[in-house]
Amino acid sequence: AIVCHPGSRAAPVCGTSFRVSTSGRLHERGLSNSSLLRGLQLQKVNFKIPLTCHHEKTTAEVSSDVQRWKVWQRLTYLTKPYHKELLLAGFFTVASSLFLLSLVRLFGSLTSAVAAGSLGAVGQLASFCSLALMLRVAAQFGQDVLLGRTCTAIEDNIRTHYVASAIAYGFGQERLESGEASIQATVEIERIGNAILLFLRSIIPSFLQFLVMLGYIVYVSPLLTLCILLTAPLMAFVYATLERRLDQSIRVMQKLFARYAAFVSDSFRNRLLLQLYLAQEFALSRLRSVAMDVRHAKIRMHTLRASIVPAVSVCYAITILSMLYVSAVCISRGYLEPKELVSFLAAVAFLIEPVQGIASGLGNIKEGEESARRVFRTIEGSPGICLGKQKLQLRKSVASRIDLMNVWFRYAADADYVLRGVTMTVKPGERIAIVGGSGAGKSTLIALLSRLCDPEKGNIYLDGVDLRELPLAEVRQRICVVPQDAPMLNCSVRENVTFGLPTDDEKIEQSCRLANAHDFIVSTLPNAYDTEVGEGGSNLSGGQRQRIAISRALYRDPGVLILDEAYSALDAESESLVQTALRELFERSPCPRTTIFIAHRLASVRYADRIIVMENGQIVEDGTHEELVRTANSRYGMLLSMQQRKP
Ligand SMILES: Nc1ncnc2c1ncn2[C@@H]1O[C@H](COP(=O)(O)OP(=O)(O)OP(=O)(O)O)[C@@H](O)[C@H]1O
Repeated sequence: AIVCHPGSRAAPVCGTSFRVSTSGRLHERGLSNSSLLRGLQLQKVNFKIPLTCHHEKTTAEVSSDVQRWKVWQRLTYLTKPYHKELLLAGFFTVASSLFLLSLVRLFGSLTSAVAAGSLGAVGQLASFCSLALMLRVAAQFGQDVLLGRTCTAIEDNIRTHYVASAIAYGFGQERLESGEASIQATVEIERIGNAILLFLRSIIPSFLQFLVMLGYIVYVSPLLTLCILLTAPLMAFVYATLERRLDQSIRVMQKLFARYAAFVSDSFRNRLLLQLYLAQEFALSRLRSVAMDVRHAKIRMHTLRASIVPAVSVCYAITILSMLYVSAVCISRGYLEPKELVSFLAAVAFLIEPVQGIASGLGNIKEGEESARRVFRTIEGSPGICLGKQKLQLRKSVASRIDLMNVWFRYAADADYVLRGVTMTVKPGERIAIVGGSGAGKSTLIALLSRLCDPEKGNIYLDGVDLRELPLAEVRQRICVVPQDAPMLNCSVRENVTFGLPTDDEKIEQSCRLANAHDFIVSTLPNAYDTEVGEGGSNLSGGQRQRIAISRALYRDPGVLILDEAYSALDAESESLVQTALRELFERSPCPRTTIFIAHRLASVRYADRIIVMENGQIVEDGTHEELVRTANSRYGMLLSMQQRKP
C-alpha cells in the first residue's frame, strides 16, 4: 500500500483496494470493487431498518458497559425469530443422544455375545448397532444443517443492525476509528456467529450427551460413578483458573487487534500522503509496535487455550485410573459383572468426549462473547444525542424559523466550551452567512443544528419546537447539510444524488443543473449519471464532488439548506453560477427555503440577507454587508480588508 509504483496514476490509486497474502505482503488489486465494501456502502444507501431500541432510549439510559449475562440475554433474544428451527434442531440433538445411549447399551450386550461365541445374537445385535449408528448420524446431519442456516441468519441480522446503527448514529460512546468499526462489522460479528453456532451445535449436544451418559453410569454402578465424581472438584478448579486467564487474554488481544486495524485503515487512507512525504517507514514503525503487542497477546491466548485440553485430560486420566482400580475391586468381590463394566467404560468414553469438546470449544465461545460485548456496546451506546418522540407534522419544503437560545456546547466534559451562549434567530426564507476565523465554532454550530450533537446548555428551536423533542428523522428531512468535504459513496453519480430516495431522473437533472453539475456530468464523465465515482469520489475533482453534494441536498427539497464551506473547491465562476441559480430557485419557489452558509471567501457572502460573524464560540456581529462595512472597527470589515489585501 505504501510503495509507489513508477508510472502509476494518481487518481485511481485513491480507489485501490488491497489483498493481504498469507506471507503478510500487500498486493494491489486495482480499482476498489471489494464486494464487502460495496455491500456495506450500498446498504448505507438502501437501509430502512427499524431501530426500535434507539428510538426509546435517551443518553442517560445508555449503559457504559455490557455485562456478561446481558450479552447472553441479548444473544438469546436474537434467536427469538428462529424458535421453530431451533426447536427442531433441539429435537434432533436429543434424538442423537438417545441413539448414542442405545448404542452404548447394545455394545455391552454385543461384547458378551462375542465372548460367548453366539453368532446369531452377534449378527442381530450388530445390525441393531448399525441402525442406531445410522439414525444418530442422520439426526446429527439434520441438527447441523438447521443450526448452520439459523446461525448464518442471526449473524447477518447482527451485522445489518450494527451497520444500520453505525450509519444512523455513529459509533457512540465508544469513539471508534472506522478501521476498528470495520473489524467489528466483519471479523468480530463473524466470530459471534461462529460462537453461537459452536454453542448450539457442539456445546449443548455435548452437555446433553454428558448428562445422558452420566445418568447411565449412575444407573450401572453408583460406586464407580462416585469415584469419577470425586475428582470433579480438581477438574473444576483447574478449568476455572485457566478459563479466567483465557478470558483476560482474549479481551486484551481483541482490544489490541482493533487498535491495529485502526492504524492499518489510517495508513491505507493516507497512503498518498505517506508516499508524498516519504513517511512510509514512519507509518510502518507505528504499525510494527502495535503488531508486536498483538502478536504477544495472541501467543499468550493460544498458549492458554492449548493448555486447557491437556489439563482437563490429565484430570481425566487420574479419574480413569482410579476408576479402573475400584472396578477391579468390585468385580473381584462380585459387585459388578464384566459385561456391565464394558458398557460402563463405553459410556465413560462418551462422557470424556463431550467434556473435551466443551473444554476446547469454550475458547472460541469466549472470543465470541468478548466480541459480542464490544459489538453490543457500540450498538447500544450509539446515540450521543437524546432521541425525541414527538411527532411534528411537517409541511413539506417550507422554509423554517430557527431560534438558538443561549446555546453552550463543548466536545468533552473536561474540554473548553466551543460555543458560548450563542443566541440568534433565522427567519423563514432568510439567507444567512456565517463567517469567522478558523476554530470560531461555525461547523460546530452546524453540527448542532443538524443534531449530530445536542447543546449542553440552552435550546435550539425549529418552528418553535425544541429540536430534542423532534424525531431525528424529521429534523434531518427538514434541515439538509452540505458538508465541507463533500463525501461520496462508491457508487454511481445518480445514486450519490438520490442517496436512497426514489429515483426521479427529471428531478435529478434539475438538481444537478441548479448546482452547475449537469454539464460536466454529461460531457466529461464516461457513463454520465451512471459513472461510478470511486472510493470517496476519487474519480472526481474536488469541485465536481462539491457540485454533486449540492445536487444531493437540492434533490431533497429541504426547508433549511445549510452549506458548510460548500463552495470552497469551486472556482469563482462556478461559485457565482451556483449561487445565482440557488438564489433564483429560492426566490422563484412558491415555498421559500431558509439558507445558512458558512464561507471563508467573503466575496461570496455579500448578497446574504444577514451576515453573522463568530469569534471564539460567540456571535460578535450581526447585520447586512453594508451595515457591517459601515460599522467602525467591525470584525467583518477587518476580515474583508485582510482578504482584499491578499495578492
Ligand atoms: N470532534 C471534535 N472533537 C473535539 N474538538 C473539536 C471537534 N471538532 C471541532 N473541535 C474544536 O472545536 C473548535 C471549533 O471548531 P469548528 O470546526 O466548529 O470551527 P470552525 O469555525 O468551523 O473552523 P474552520 O473555519 O477552520 O472550519 C475548534 O477549537 C476545534 O478544535
